[in-house]
Amino acid sequence: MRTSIIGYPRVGALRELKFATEKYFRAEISADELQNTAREIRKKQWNIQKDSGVDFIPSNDFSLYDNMLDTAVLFNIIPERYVALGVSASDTYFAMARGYQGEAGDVKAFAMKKWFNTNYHYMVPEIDDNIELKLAGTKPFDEYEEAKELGIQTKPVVVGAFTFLKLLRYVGSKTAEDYTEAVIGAYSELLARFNNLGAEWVQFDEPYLVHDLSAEDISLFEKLYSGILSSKNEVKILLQTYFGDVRDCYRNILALDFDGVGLDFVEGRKTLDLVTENGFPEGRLLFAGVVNGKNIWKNNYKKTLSILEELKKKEIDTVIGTSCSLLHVPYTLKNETKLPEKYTAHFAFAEEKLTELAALKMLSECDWTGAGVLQENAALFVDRPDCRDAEVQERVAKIDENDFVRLPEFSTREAIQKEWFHLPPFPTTTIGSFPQTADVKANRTAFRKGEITEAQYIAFNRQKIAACVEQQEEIGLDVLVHGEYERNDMVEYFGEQLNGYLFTEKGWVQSYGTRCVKPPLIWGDVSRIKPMTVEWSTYAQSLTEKPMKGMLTGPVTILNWSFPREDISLKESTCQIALAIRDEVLDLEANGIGIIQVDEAALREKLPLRKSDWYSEYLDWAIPAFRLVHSGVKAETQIHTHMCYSEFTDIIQAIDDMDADVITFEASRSDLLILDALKENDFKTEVGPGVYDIHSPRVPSIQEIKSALDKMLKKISPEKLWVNPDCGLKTRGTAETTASLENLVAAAKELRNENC
Ligand SMILES: CN1c2c(nc(N)[nH]c2=O)NC[C@@H]1CNc1ccc(C(=O)N[C@@H](CCC(=O)N[C@@H](CCC(=O)N[C@@H](CCC(=O)O)C(=O)O)C(=O)O)C(=O)O)cc1
Ligand SMILES: N[C@@H](CCS)C(=O)O
Ligand SMILES: [Zn+2]
Repeated sequence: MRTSIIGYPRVGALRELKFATEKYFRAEISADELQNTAREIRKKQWNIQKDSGVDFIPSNDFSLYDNMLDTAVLFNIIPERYVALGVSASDTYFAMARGYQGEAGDVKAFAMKKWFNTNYHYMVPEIDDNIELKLAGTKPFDEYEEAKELGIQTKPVVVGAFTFLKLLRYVGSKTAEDYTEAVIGAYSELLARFNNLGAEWVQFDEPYLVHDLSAEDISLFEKLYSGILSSKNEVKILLQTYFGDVRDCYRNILALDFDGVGLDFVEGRKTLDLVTENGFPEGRLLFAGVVNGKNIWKNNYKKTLSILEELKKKEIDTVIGTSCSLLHVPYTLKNETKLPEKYTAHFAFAEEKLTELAALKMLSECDWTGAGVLQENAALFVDRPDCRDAEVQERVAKIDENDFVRLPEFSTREAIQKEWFHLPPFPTTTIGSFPQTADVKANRTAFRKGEITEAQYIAFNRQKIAACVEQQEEIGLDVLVHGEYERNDMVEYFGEQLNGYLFTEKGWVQSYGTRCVKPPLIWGDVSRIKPMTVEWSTYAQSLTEKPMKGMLTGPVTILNWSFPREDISLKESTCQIALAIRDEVLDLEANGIGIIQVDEAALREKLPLRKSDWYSEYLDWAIPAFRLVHSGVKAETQIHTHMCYSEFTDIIQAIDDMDADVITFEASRSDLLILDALKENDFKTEVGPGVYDIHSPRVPSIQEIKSALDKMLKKISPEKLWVNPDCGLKTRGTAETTASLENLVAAAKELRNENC
């Protein structure tokens, strides 16, 4: 059996690409210098894969910002507003990614969305009627040749035609159907070019196929690939799926002339059944995704080999692979100097997964049952040290139905809180974090390295908090925040303070563009050691008469942005985390914090891709977990929650059932579509749809914000509307933050003058 990788991480093991790109943004290096760094990263990781013996090594999995954006540029999807800037090709590319505000003009970025059920975000390309969809770029060919010059034959990876068309945003009158011929033409030309270059395989990524598909979807898929495959040359085509199984279209896939089909045996609950019950055609390769590309636990060889055995029995020509791109896991354990062996022995990051593929390949070729490497691996799954805590398990077992219900019910609380807080109409607030400027990060780094004392570390953060409170008062915001200066990340920060967690030094995973996160690892049962945020929040509250929001991350988000355990259910882990956060909520309340925001930024992210699983597999425990966190507070205490993405139109009732008092969410990049759903569903929770996009350095004008608010008022009753940015301000600079918030407050005042 041979081995294959779907895609590799790309920011660099030490985030070299991130640092180079940000230097380019600051005009500290040229486009050529940025490309040099990119080339070095590609070279290094192609060689790592080659040296590990991977048979199918991907190319064009690399990106300076995002693969969907690359695919848009490849196919000439560059809206006129970006072309009109008249800037260089790379600045046009980054204008689409981040927006542009400067001498050449002022344009917003493409929307950004979660890549299926991951914490990676892709750019949503916009196509309008004037755009001619055609093969226009050369990136996949250039990178293929670059690898070839290094002596490495790669398998170029391109977002597949179906997934690409499904994820585009159509802003003109045309729909996906109208582009089928053009897409077939463009992909056929792409294949012809690869054929001429000597490529043996091309991988088309089609994760969209793991959704529930309609008859129209399937017919679009068939139409696209009948067309593309009809122009096939010698280059072989791999249809690669991931993030689930393809139960709605397995037979349709097999009926088409693909040379290889990639299926996910980790997240695809029905994959094995689909293959064993329906068979797999002779003469084609099955790329079996058996090594988890999303989590960091070592592969259980015995389990995997038994799947491979079943495929062998059916005489299926199998390639052993990862379940999805390794983009979602850190680079390597080699850079972890602090984690003891007793823990690391259980983990495999991207590079270690290459070793796993090699071991599985070796084992699958021999009588594996007696192999030493197998015994060693099996021992890891017998028991793990330090992971069980009887007290935590007992507390979880004692939770009863009443613990999920907050009383009095919403409308009574709403009236009590209006009386209690006396906030003006359309209250203004922010989402929590203020700019994580270089001095803030340097303070944290110095403390971590032992260069300053704890007292110095705290004193610095207190100064920042005081300045932040003063700034918010000057700007005239109504509900203040302390700025989150003490947090490296909204999840890692809590992970570091909870029993049951481990963390890495360099376990970076790309979240979007140049932004990375370092997901903590849930090793064992989780509990709170001591209050985690109370001192920061009470200090901030002591500086102002205005309400200071306590700021916590919710249990579902903590779970979703950590690497979860696989030995207990996600539900059980979440319950443990919920109890820890509940304790923190009650401590904040007891210490005079009257408004507490519990961020559930990632709640939508792990909603199962198939509708039939939404409640049974997820919402039935995720929503109660949030309720468990806040059900113990008094009527006067106002509970806020925040979600980064507004794609919850379809689960709007579940969101309302979280029973928060106020929810703030991203809306500005998605044309406020969510507003209709709020109105139609008679959403009870007070809402603050974000009035400007914080992912871009643009400063929104008062008029722009006011017009967003006017639109909101058409759908949301005035007594329920809050005014706030999209998300936290940690990635922004100080000057643009002040200017944007001043405009936000000015727009809210105009709204009050006109409506009250
Ligand atoms: C809200 N979002 C979040 C998501 N997931 C999370 N886990 N957290 C989130 O907040 N998903 C959806 C969105 C994604 N949005 C973002 C936004 C911004 C970032 C981001 O800015 N990430 C930072 C890294 C943040 C961090 O952990 N910083 C640490 C470490 C700082 C550092 O780089 N230290 C250096 C040493 C420096 C020195 O001076 O010596 C090092 O460790 O090498 C900290 O501040 O302490 C980023 O830079 O990408 C992410 C997601
Ligand atoms: N409170 C967090 C939420 C981000 S989703 C912040 O402001 O950064
Ligand atoms: Zn957010």
